[in-house]
Amino acid sequence: MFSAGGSVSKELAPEAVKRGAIVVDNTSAFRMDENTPLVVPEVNEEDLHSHNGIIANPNCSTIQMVVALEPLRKKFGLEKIIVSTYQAVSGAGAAAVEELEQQTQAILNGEDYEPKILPVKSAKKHYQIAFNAIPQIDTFVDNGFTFEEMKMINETKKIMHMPELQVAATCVRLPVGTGHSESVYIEIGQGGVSAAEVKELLTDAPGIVLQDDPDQQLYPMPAFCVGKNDVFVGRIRKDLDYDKGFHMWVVSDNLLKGAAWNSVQIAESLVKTGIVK
Ligand SMILES: NC(=O)C1=CN([C@@H]2O[C@H](COP(=O)(O)OP(=O)(O)OC[C@H]3O[C@@H](n4cnc5c(N)ncnc54)[C@H](OP(=O)(O)O)[C@@H]3O)[C@@H](O)[C@H]2O)C=CC1
Ligand SMILES: N[C@@H](CC(=O)OP(=O)(O)O)C(=O)O
Repeated sequence: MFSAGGSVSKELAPEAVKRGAIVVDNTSAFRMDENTPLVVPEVNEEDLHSHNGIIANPNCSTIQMVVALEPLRKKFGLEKIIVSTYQAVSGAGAAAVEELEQQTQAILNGEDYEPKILPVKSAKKHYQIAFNAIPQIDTFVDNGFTFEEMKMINETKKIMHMPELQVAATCVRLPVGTGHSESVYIEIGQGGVSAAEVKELLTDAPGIVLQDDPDQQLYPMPAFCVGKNDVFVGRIRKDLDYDKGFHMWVVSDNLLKGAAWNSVQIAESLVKTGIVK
């Protein structure tokens, strides 16, 4: 299992395969390689059978979204996704967590603290994350989207085997330690479906915990998802204008289901399916 950054994986994962290992890679190095399966076991476990030594673990924001949407895709079809993320600093590594903590203390003490890590360590400019929201995760690409946004777009299509799926993403970093949140708008392939039907479908879906009761103010929040493996879904509403449109709020521990736990699940699936004996 590799999780030390893309450049380390690019150099060393093929070498491990050459020496007989099967690699589960948590980085973005091989995700869009056409010979490398990109797997979320609740969605496309069967893709493991086509592996060539490396199995890629998807982007954290992508994983929790596809887990939440797969039951809907299966039952009603899926035509469009528009997602806005509210991502925790731990997605940017231990140094970013430290930056948030030290910066918050410094600001509360009325002291100066020079930002050095976020939004991206290698970037020309760095911004305060404490008491702020930064609409940049990873670097920008030529079309105005960031890499994080393009990962959500491209990886979702690959995992769901839907190159035609319309996906747009806006990824934002918040001063939250761990737990990514997402506001997801979808258009399903079928009209006449109620929010109650969507909730019922998600109640027993694999990997999902439904937390949706406005009367009880029950909805997912990152502070309460930390340390849990599931994807938490709530605030499910039917769009007021478009019959096939639905809104939902999806939260998960980005270090567990978004990274480590999904990698472990892939390894367990390799054994369960008999690919590794
Ligand atoms: N699926 C996903 O969405 C996610 C993927 N990731 C991937 O995981 C990588 C690591 O993320 P994260 O743990 O948050 O980052 P951190 O910066 O917090 O930690 C990086 C770790 O990698 C270790 N490391 C670096 N180079 C090597 C090497 N050559 N051999 C062995 N260990 C090495 C470091 O060890 P030391 O401290 O000793 O230098 C450190 O423990 C990311 O770069 C990303 O590619 C991360 C988060 C989510
Ligand atoms: N980019 C994610 C974490 C990450 O490392 O993603 P990826 O594995 O796609 O580079 C975040 O900052 O929250």
